[in-house]
Amino acid sequence: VSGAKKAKTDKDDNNTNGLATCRMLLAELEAHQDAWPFLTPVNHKAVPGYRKVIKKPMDFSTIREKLTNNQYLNLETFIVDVNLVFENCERFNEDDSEIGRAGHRMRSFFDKRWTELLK
Ligand SMILES: Cn1cc(C(=O)NCCN2CCCC2)ccc1=O
Repeated sequence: VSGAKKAKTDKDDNNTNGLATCRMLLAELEAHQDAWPFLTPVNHKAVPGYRKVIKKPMDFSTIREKLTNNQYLNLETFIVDVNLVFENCERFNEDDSEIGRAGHRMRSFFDKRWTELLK
């Protein structure tokens, strides 16, 4: 009957909420050669000023944890956290620095990949 909600099962293989796409994208981010600054949370004890400047820290291992704990509703909420990694990086690092450049390279890689997958 029209309007009846389709029960969500894990057989729901048309990837409706994009979680298979999140898993694929995160695996590619983690495997990227320029991912090294983003693989684990920034150690604010070792990085002066980080805790004060960056209000919402985020990194790939935290995203992995949230994905594992089913904390992402859909691809959109996942993309918000990935973009937070890159926004934090741009805020804290000079564009002309090792980490700043790595962040720009990772952001353009991610933008390219998810737009390819969503087309
Ligand atoms: C994203 N980001 C990362 C850092 C950082 O120092 N990461 C540690 C990188 N090391 C690699 C091998 C062990 C740890 C500093 C500022 C920043 O914005």
